[in-house]
Amino acid sequence: MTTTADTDLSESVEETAEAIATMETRGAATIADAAAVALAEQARAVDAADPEEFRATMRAAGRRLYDTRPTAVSLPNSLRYVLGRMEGDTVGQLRSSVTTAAADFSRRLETAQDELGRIGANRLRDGDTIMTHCHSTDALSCVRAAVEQGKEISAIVKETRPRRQGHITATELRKMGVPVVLIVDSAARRYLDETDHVLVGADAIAADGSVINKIGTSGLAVNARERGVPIMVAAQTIKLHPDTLTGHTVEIEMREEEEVISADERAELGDLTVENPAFDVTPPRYLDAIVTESGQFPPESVVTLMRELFGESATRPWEEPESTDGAGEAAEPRVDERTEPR
Ligand SMILES: O=C(COP(=O)(O)O)[C@H](O)[C@H](O)COP(=O)(O)O
Repeated sequence: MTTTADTDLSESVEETAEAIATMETRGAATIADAAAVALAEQARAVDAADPEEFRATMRAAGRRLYDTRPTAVSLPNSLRYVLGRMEGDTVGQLRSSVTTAAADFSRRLETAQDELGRIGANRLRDGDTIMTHCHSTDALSCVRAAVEQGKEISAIVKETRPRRQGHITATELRKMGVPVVLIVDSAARRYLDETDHVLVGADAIAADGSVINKIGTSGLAVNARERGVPIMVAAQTIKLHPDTLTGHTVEIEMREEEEVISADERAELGDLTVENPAFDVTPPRYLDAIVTESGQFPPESVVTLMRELFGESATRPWEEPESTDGAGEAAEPRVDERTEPR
């Protein structure tokens, strides 16, 4: 394993960061796992003269990964888990603490997904038609478990513009033997009449129970509530956003206009602005349940679980030790008002 000359960061960290930024690696759980693996490879690759240099390089690797995509909190939670367990008096001890923590994180991720799948499957009945949005491995875990329980499930899969992650979902569901009807996003309300359960994942869950997920989730949830169709969010606890306990907002990623429109189409349309927000915020009142590996929760009570897991403040071990922020400031949890659906 080599390290890049300029930054001392391993190729693995650079490649993982690039893959996350370009969405070659995407989806909150997959991003979190990739970050943990990259940190372990960085720990193995770093040729540090002393423990302080090792720690500084690992912090830099954490920062590089952290800066890739702002919304999925599983990424900082993964960095927090691995770098928060970095300990020892020698480079060897530090290295081994990081690689052990990273392996532990990946294992927990897999177990958590299986556990939440079994819990989520209990909400689905034999013969149910689900509607999905985007591609969520947590949501698919619920369908997989339901199918394994012998339930017949069929799916209406939203295409999910602009990146069409619905195609990945459709492919995965077909592998499970689930019949799929693929629809464009704007057809969702029409097909809610044929839907028994809406099932989505999450990139982040705020302390007030708001769910941040792929753009279009909030509109789907509002329509589902109006039609009386229950909506479940499948999300491991690494999707809980501890900063929202102390009043911080969740940043919504704005992506390039090229994902929405080709350069030729853009030129034809002339002088206008194209905006491409990647995520939106669904307020808790439109959601029926958040299903985690620790059980299912009404959205408003997820704050209890968040406090249990993270305390009142979250550390930022990828920053210099003296620059941790916000510790102990109790404030009303909220999400960025700019991100509320209108
Ligand atoms: O919104 C997305 C992915 O957005 P993008 O394609 O922009 O990354 C998914 O619903 C969540 O990340 C949950 O996925 P998972 O359950 O796999 O963590």
